[in-house]
Amino acid sequence: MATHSVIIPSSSSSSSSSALSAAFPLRETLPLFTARSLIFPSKPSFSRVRLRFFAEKQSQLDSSNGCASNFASLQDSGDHLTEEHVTKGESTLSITVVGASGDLAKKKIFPALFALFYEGCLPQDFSVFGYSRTKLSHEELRVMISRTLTCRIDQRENCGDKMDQFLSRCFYHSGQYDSEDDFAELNTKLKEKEAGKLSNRLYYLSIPPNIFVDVVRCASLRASSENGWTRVIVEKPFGRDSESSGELTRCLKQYLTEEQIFRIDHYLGKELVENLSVLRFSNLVFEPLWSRNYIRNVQLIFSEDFGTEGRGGYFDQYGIIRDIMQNHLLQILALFAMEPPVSLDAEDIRSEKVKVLRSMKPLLLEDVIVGQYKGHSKGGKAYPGYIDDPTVPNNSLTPTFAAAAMFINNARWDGVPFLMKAGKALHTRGAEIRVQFRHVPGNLYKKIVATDLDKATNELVIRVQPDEGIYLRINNKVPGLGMRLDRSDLNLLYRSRYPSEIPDAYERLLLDAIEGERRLFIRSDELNAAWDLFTPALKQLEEKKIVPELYPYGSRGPVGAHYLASKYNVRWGDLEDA
Ligand SMILES: NC(=O)C1=CN([C@@H]2O[C@H](COP(=O)(O)OP(=O)(O)OC[C@H]3O[C@@H](n4cnc5c(N)ncnc54)[C@H](OP(=O)(O)O)[C@@H]3O)[C@@H](O)[C@H]2O)C=CC1
Ligand SMILES: O=C1O[C@H](COP(=O)(O)O)[C@@H](O)[C@H](O)[C@H]1O
Repeated sequence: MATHSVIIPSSSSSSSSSALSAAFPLRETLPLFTARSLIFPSKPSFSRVRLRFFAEKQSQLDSSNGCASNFASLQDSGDHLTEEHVTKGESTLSITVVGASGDLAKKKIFPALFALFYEGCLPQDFSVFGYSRTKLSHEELRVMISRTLTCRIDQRENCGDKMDQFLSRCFYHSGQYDSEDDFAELNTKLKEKEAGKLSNRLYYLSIPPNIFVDVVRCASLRASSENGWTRVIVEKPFGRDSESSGELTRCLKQYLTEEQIFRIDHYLGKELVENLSVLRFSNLVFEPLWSRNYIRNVQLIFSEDFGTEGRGGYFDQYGIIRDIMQNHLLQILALFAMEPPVSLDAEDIRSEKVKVLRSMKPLLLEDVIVGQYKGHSKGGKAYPGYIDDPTVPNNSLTPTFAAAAMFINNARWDGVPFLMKAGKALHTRGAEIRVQFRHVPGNLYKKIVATDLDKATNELVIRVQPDEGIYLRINNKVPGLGMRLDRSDLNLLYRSRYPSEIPDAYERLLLDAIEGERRLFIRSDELNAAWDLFTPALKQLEEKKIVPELYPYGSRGPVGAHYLASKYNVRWGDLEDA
């Protein structure tokens, strides 16, 4: 923990800035967000262990999903928020959801906050503010939120009471996103709730990206904490190519330090994605196989059985490559392929991920195919095409499906195709990682049972969703007096093995942001490396006006995906599950 002895007066932002300028002369003027982070640079402010202790005292709830941390990096806080503060309840946490009237806030963020409260994972003294332009009273916000709150299936006791308690901590402030005055008013309201205690503030930017910088500017100048930390969770998309992403980062960094920015990729908060490193690095049987010597190809597959319904306006500016591949699938790839990190510390993990991304070959136009869904009727029901969405231009060439082949130019993965496939309005919803192993040399069984083990290779499948599970496809003798082989699965089905409900990704990520744990958030160099891989192909697709292959709503997507796979002698693994 770096310790700085600079004391910054808590009452005025301008005096804070000048004290800080003196201490850090390289930066002439530092807004308050920046000032706080430099003083208390990067350590989590309180550990899950402490939070849990504190929360248990508060609620007497047994937290079966476990807020206690597994990570050494979370074990000590060492910064300004002492254990004494926490246990005496002298600190407060204010969470402001900017864009509170929106889809993501209603669907994911408020429910995740409630789940954390229900599980006893929030500090005793917290409040939640919704901020957006829509005029709402506190009560109207509460009614809106209450419609989407649910209780854990396995812990329904006191659910109604807990909801009431949670809702009574929720408040609303209506304001413009570019108005410093409106944020100053928010600041006054936050201060009222904070009642002079040490206050930590978390902003969640659940808004379209074109207003990120306005909000950060206004919140930074007028509504950051004066005596605790201020952090900002930024939703994707972080730009639409290398240039715009770089520009966004530059703008945000006028007001925030890197330590204050929590770029969320909610796939990193999914249980099975979290488990990837555990699977690899804590099981002797996997890590030795984890290379070009044994792995023939890796497939990262995302599919949704619904279209862009309601989000066509956003989606048409981005398309599936930017929406899913450049972030969710690439993040999984990086975790899958990285070298063992020195420790589980956020920076060690993120540095390994960056190394993988920087070892990759930028996607080539000839290694990507694109598709777009068209209207389709099935069972008397008509499903709309992408361009039937009134917010999408009739001549849109935006891909709603893409398949891509990518390569990592390092010693471990040289020549191994990493195939990605992502699409909307397909026949099913799912996300999975498929690892296809090489064939068994010598094929002892070919002569006697005519089993072609070159085709029946082992496959490890990590099913991220739905119905989380991990299975290993093996060749096995069919029981009986004869000798016949078939392919069977060694199957770890989560719902059978772990009866507790799996927390939503947003719960994990919100808790991490509250605790200052950055492991599952994207660092700016990671983001740059990710965009550098996709920007050239994205530009060519747009400049050359490549026409996407149409596929019917509810189908398996364009056949082009199969040609792309066969170019690398690969068969998509999900076809076999059909
Ligand atoms: N929805 C989802 O499933 C996901 C969303 N995201 C990202 O999260 C963020 C929020 O998503 P979502 O809730 O769907 O977004 P919305 O389009 O619902 O926007 C959120 C709120 O922002 C305000 N807003 C919308 N458009 C504008 C505009 N042009 N100018 C100013 N304010 C505007 C509206 O509030 P008001 O009018 O009251 O001010 C709206 O309620 C986006 O960056 C999105 O890309 C990421 C992953 C999934
Ligand atoms: O980021 C996004 O993710 C969702 C899919 O998330 P999931 O957790 O439901 O799998 C996707 O629908 C959306 O287009 C995209 O922006």
